[in-house]
Amino acid sequence: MDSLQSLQQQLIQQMDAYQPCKNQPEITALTAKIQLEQNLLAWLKAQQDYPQFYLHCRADSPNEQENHIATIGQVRTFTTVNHAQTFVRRADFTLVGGMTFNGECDFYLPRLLLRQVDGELTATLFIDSQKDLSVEKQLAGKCLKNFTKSVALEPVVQSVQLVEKKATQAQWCEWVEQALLEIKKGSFTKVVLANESIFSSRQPINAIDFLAESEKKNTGCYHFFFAQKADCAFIGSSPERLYLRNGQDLQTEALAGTAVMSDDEEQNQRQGEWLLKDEKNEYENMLVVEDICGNIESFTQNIEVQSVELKRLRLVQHLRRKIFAKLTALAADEACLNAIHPTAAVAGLPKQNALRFLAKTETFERSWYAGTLGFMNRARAEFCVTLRSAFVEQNRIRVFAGAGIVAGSVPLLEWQEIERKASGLLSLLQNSGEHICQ
Ligand SMILES: C=C(O[C@H]1C=CC=C(C(=O)O)[C@@H]1O)C(=O)O
Ligand SMILES: [Mg+2]
Repeated sequence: MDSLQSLQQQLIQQMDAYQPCKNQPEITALTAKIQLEQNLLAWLKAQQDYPQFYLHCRADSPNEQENHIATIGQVRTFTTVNHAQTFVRRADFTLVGGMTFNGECDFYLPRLLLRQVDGELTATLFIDSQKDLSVEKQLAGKCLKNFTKSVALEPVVQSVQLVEKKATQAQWCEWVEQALLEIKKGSFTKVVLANESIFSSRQPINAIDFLAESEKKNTGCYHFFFAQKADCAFIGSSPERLYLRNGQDLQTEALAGTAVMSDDEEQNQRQGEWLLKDEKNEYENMLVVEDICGNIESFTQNIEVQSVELKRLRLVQHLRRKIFAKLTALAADEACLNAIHPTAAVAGLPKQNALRFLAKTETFERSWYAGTLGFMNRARAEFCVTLRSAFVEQNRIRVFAGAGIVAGSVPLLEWQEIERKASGLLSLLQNSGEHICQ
């Protein structure tokens, strides 16, 4: 019978039989495959090695395959996209990781990578042939120790109390007024301001259970989990694709402009129709189109911007324009990541002026919020924009949300927008209503 045990055995056999030969490639990949539908979050919950990474890619249509990856451990790390891409071109293995909002890179070749596609589970164990073989085998063996284990995912029952919002409603309104003043002066046409809200809970919150809950409720999203160590995880469920590269085919998108979604289908329809016609939201979205197209122009051909559509989520709906292009022969992920991230859906336009304004206005570090996480190999790369995200740090959770400010933005409405975006995650926890301090 196909099971995690048989997959583990296949990997152990390959590892035992492995002997480096002459002209050994720098990395050896041991791979085994079985027919098994395994929940990778439940598997990850039982693993002890770090870093841990999980990505459940967004499927846009029923004929697109659901694609989940989970990784543990680390064999090689890359702190620039250039180094990551050079490695992928040379060795053709899958790197995971991404870039923070400010562009700090953290890409790596994991020790163990699990991929679940369409009922098939593939495990790949990486051995660094340039390092001491017995040490490598020992490290690989350690990663395989809990391989057959998984821990049941449980509902998150903790209630949380608000500790602090980095901008109170009044401060937020001031930030937006300042942004509108800069827009009037011509410093930029758009800036995406954000807020960080800190909550505490009596018992530690299990970040994997929390993400599993979000995966169930916040459908139509990318779901991600990234933890360097046991007591701090970055998680989220984001509707936004940074880009997908299939060979030389590039798919990206402008996702910006927001209205309310609720349980009332008639209201959702009305909100959707309003959103499609609203000038401010249309402008907010078109500036992202302008930004992305301008940034990819020099290394792509045949840029095609699709007509506007609605991307419906559980609590909000957005305007979206998908963008397709063909990469010129040489261009790959280094060009895409550096040119596209951060888009005007999370930073602003012109980018540098907007970034300067954010650096002097926001009173918190965005870190991985509004950054990008994903994977890349020679054939394919996929990255999401890490929105609707939070750091889960035992008894503390820090949630982030932002909104695009353009001419016509109303501070209080933008406040309602960010609060609603943050509630995509927060509504999964019970709010005790207690407010510790502010
Ligand atoms: C910056 C965020 O959302 C972006 C993505 C979609 C809609 C947006 C908006 O309408 O403002 C934002 O540009 C966030 O969720 O933190
Ligand atoms: Mg908006």
